[in-house]
Amino acid sequence: MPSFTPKSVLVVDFSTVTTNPLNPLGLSLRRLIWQSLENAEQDDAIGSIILYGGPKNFSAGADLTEFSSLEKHSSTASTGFDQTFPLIELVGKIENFSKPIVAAISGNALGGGLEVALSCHYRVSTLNSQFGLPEVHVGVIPGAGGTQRLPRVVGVAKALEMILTGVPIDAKDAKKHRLIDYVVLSDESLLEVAQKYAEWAQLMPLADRRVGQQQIRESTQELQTIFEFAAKKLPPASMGGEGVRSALEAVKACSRPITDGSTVELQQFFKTLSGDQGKARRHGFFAIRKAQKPVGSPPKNHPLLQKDVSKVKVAVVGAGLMGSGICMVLLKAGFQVHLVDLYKASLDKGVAFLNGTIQSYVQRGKMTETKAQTLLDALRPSQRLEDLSSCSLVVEAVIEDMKIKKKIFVSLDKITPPSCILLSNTSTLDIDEMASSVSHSRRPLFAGWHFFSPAHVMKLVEIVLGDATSLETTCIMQQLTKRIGKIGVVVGNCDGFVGNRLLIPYGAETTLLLEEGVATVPAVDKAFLKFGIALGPFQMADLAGLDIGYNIRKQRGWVSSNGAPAKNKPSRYPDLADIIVSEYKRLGQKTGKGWYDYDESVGKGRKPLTSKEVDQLVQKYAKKGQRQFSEQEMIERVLFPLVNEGFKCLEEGIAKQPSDIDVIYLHGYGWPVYRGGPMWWADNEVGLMYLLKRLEDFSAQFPETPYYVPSELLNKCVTLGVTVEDYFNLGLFQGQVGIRSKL
Ligand SMILES: NC(=O)c1ccc[n+]([C@@H]2O[C@H](COP(=O)([O-])OP(=O)(O)OC[C@H]3O[C@@H](n4cnc5c(N)ncnc54)[C@H](O)[C@@H]3O)[C@@H](O)[C@H]2O)c1
Repeated sequence: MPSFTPKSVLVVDFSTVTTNPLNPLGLSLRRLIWQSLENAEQDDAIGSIILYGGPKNFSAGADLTEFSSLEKHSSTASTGFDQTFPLIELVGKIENFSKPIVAAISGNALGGGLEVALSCHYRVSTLNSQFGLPEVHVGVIPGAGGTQRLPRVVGVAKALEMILTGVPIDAKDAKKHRLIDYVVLSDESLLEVAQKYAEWAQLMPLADRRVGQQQIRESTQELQTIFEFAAKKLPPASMGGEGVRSALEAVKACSRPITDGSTVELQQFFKTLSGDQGKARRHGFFAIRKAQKPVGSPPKNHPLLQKDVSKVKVAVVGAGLMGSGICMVLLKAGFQVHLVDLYKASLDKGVAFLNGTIQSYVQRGKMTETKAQTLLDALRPSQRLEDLSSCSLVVEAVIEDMKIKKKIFVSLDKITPPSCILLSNTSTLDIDEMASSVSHSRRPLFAGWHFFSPAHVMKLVEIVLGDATSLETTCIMQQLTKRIGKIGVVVGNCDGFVGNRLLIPYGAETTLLLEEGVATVPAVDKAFLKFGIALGPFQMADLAGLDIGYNIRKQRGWVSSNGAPAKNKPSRYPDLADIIVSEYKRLGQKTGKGWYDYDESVGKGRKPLTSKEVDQLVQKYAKKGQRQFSEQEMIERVLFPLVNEGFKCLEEGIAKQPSDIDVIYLHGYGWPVYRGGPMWWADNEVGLMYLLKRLEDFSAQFPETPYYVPSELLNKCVTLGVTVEDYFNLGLFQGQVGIRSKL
């Protein structure tokens, strides 16, 4: 057999042109690949090429910051667009290149990154790599052949699953579906394996390896079944389905020649790029980055921010619903966690929850046995605050009672080291009043850390700054919140902070709809579900527990308590919400009855069933002059004051910027992502002029209801004819108030 001496292999290393470890496919990276290919074409000594993104990522996709300039070119969709070295042309150049190209993938190959890999002739990867087309999450669809090449490689059904859910697959799955030719073994080097492939490929025919020139495997009949099935599962276009429906249309074109299919894909890409839902989704994506932007640099080598925190002690006081969830999060982040509860039964319940949750991670393959044991070893249950003497951080999560909380902080002030950060998970109570229970020198280390239920699942955390909270503590908490995998939004101190403060009119008005309108509980929920809110307001209240809101109203002095009159009760007030708790003991799903009935035999006791008793109560407490409300009126009466309260939070410096409020509602309250958050919705769907007019109408109708009085900021935006987002972006907001004066 004649011996073969391979020509040299050119390695194109993405990390040479980008400092971003995600290797976004911005201009510099596209140019690098493009020009490397041009040079390799000319150089006869080069026989094949490896595209390599470094050890951390191949490429996590397009550079989203370029999208706004792409939007301007949406009209050129049919002819391509004016972008330098456009990705769609780059992938064609790679696929049709005269010499073999191997993608050497370590880490993420997502979006445009996977589209580049799919156009290569061979793909090898490490075991820890992820492959996906997550574009629907940022309001677009793949636009560089992903919807055409992926079905040809993994089959149409699998490709649809990946494209419509946007969920990536791991290397094992990718190998199983032939997306990857080879997964390197633990003792192999990715680049050495890629080198062998690249040399061997010099001998092999290239035509067979050009994915775009291959046929899809499914018959016409099979395709029809797959597409019909997929279409049935998608949400309607009006309920957030625009992006996935466009993606489906693009995939449907995959049985056509690649150039035709890619044209359909590009048209659908631009449709989603310029569509309202796509813009709202991208706003939500960038809003998280804006919210998480560090307000400064945390001190170097702070124990909480060390790489290895396995020796760092932290604590949670209160092992109830929230405390045990927060404990889970801190254990997963690698800390040693003391879990303290005054009552043995509550402590045992919290520990049982942690055991059960950790075991379920193991059973679902999300955690190894060894890791699970490490977590359990790091858990220190206790009934004594004295055990917290060497903690770097303590989160208080006991019942919502100021007196009890203050008492705990008085003790913690004495027990914990002077550098220990003290936090409260209170939902509504005054952080400054709580901070007043610790010595002056400790107050800069005091803040709120408001998780959402269930704390180990929900992504959002409000970082609540008191008057004395220092910038250093804020920086530490921002970084720590990110490290534990949560989205931290810095907010100011007031009743309910941002999230629960905006919920005050929401809770009151939904119940008042029952008393003032001819509406049933399911009818009100239906209006909000149609709007796109994840759970109807009454379903959500039942899930959280009606006693929680009731106790908060008691703390506010809205409900008479222990014989004391309800001194602060607003004159227009939904009594029914208190009555069903105090008189009818309907506490929500946990007691089998709340605004709905629940029956163990139906949906494991979680399915809301219309309640005759509640229907009768609604009739009994109906106010005079009841009338029918349209669904639109329901939405306006409830959500317009919620947005108005958002404006007031901005005005008072409780929220730093409008997009922070959107992040809070998107990730803490089930606001529909395709409506971008309440402030985005007001700016872009409702229109501020209409919002102002309707608030004025409601305010005239209900002069005793302060949350309908339009905020000054809203008035200013309408007078200037700008959105509230622009008002802040243009620097028109000058008030150095609240947290804005500190950050
Ligand atoms: N439940 C929610 O949805 C939610 C969401 C966000 C924040 N929060 C806030 O979190 C806190 C806890 O709420 P929860 O729902 O977990 O309540 P919970 O009743 O489930 O748990 C409270 C725990 O505190 C313990 N406790 C009471 N007094 C104590 C003391 N002196 N020392 C130590 N432990 C004591 C109780 O035994 C109980 O285990 C409250 O401030 C609440 O407002 C609740």
